[in-house]
Amino acid sequence: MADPRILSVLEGWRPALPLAVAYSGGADSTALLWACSQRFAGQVAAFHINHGLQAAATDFAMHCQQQCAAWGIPLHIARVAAHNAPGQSPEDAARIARYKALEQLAHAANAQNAIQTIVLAQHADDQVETVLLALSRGAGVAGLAGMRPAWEQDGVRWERPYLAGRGQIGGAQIRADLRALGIEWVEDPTNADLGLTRNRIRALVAPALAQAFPQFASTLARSAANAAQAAELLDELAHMDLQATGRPPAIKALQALSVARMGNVLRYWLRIEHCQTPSSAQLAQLVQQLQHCTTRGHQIHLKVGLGTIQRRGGVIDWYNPSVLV
Ligand SMILES: Nc1ncnc2c1ncn2[C@@H]1O[C@H](COP(=O)(O)OP(=O)(O)OP(=O)(O)O)[C@@H](O)[C@H]1O
Repeated sequence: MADPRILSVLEGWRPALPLAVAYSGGADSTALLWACSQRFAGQVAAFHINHGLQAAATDFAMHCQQQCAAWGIPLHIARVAAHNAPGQSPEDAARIARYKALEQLAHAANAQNAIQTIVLAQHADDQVETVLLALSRGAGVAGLAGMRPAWEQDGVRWERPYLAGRGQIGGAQIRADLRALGIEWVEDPTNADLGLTRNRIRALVAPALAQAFPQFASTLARSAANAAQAAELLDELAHMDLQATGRPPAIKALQALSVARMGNVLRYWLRIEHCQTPSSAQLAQLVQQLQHCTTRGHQIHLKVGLGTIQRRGGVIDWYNPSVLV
């Protein structure tokens, strides 16, 4: 019998081993865990994060324990308590906490068996949802680039082998393969909540687009790849401009830039130095204030991201008032 698609789509993928699959117990990561254990027997672990957010969280963890025991795959579980900051959604807070916890599990596991790669199970449908979600929020090119198929951070390599590149696989195919193989998974009850924008995109928007434009998933993936290249160029330009403005940026050097370049370098500086994402309105206001800052007495004091930007002599700086003593 031919290999199921959840396995054959990984043909030609050569991750650094051993690897750990970020395993929620849902259909996608169940498929990926099974496929990895088939391809890289004895070199695969599973990492599960218990968010404790919903009553079902303990059932998810127990299901993961039973499945991994049945497959003979070592499982590492971490608990996180994610609290969303003002202006941040609980889902975003949970995702950030999850990635941090996965990274910590990899570092902890490294002491014993040197996990080289963490793999995540997002696939072509998730990429479509991510790009549509970005559009619905008025994102710039960085958001429209969608999810990266691979990256490296703090000594850990991350990969999403089910994302387009080696071929497409989506949620329906994954579930069909699992059913055919008799493999069980847990359905996340929050996926049915149409109060969440991502779920409305999955249930209402993506099916309508697929009906009207049968090729839209692959053309949208192409647009995302184009946006990713454009975003890379903008970062390269911002990197050069930041060298000219200095850190924190000098007001005179910022004023020498065009409006678009000033916005670009400010957004980059806030992201890489302070992990902040300003809203479009905040950024527009900051650029405007900087353009009008021509006298010594001109004050700048603006809320940006989770903190404040203030003028200090010839430069502007960002700080978070809640962590000042
Ligand atoms: N609690 C968790 N523990 C470990 N990994 C997780 C957890 N939740 C999600 N992940 C990983 O992050 C990926 C993206 O999460 P998301 O919640 O967007 O996916 P999903 O579509 O619900 O996937 P799945 O069907 O595997 O749960 C998952 O495919 C999985 O690899």
